[in-house]
Amino acid sequence: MTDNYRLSTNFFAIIVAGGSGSRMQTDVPKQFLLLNGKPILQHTIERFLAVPLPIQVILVLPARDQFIWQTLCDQHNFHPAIQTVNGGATRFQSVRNGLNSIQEEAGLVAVHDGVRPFISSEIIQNSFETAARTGSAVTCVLVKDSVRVVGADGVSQAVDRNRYRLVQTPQTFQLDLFRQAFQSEEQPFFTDCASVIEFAGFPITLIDGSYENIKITTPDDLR
Ligand SMILES: Nc1ccn([C@@H]2O[C@H](COP(=O)(O)OP(=O)(O)OP(=O)(O)O)[C@@H](O)[C@H]2O)c(=O)n1
Ligand SMILES: C[C@](O)(CO)[C@H](O)COP(=O)(O)O
Repeated sequence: MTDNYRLSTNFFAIIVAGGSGSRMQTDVPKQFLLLNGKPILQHTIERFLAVPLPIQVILVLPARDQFIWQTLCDQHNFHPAIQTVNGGATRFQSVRNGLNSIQEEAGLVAVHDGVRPFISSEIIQNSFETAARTGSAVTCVLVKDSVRVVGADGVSQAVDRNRYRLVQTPQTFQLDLFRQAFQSEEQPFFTDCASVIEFAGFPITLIDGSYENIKITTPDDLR
């Protein structure tokens, strides 16, 4: 496709870091843990700021964590020109808070987990380019292990793993359809933005992610 969309649209990235990290079981929220001497969240933000597109970054953090984040930024001399908004009780609500801070009518919005610090510039650019073309771009990888489904009776059965994908972020969308989808009432099965978009009746385009693009969820992931 041509590069015209690069000149004619607004680019936003909502980086969600509003969770409590209960599965990580650390006193400090996992997004603030140090990785190679820098907070995980700083690595993630730097990846987006390094992309050669004029991306406006919106960081979503719980109100209680704003002070600790500012302190960490001072310690690491990291003062990016980004907007920070308060998180919500769930990921859906955190994304919606980030979305509500966008004033522009049109554009492309990427949503990325603050705890996926190994995202590449190539995937971020591909997600914007694909969403410009099709409306959505949801990053995913093929399943490498064998997969079984377990029934209510505890009996398991092999399934065809080629029919499944493991979903990552970024998940990138045209702003108008993203706004429409986030007017839906929150549902318990909204585990990501793609499920919100799908619930609203919009199609999902999958793009290739990477096995490096892990979500730091449990202590094993840090190692
Ligand atoms: N209310 C919430 C919950 C989650 N997130 C963000 O969504 C991403 C993916 O969520 P997850 O890994 O589950 O993070 P936590 O909710 O912090 O972890 P846990 O589920 O173990 O408590 C994280 O970057 C997290 O900060 C968020 O912004 N607001
Ligand atoms: C958005 C996500 O990272 C895509 O894989 C995932 O759904 C987040 O799930 P979590 O239970 O909030 O970690």
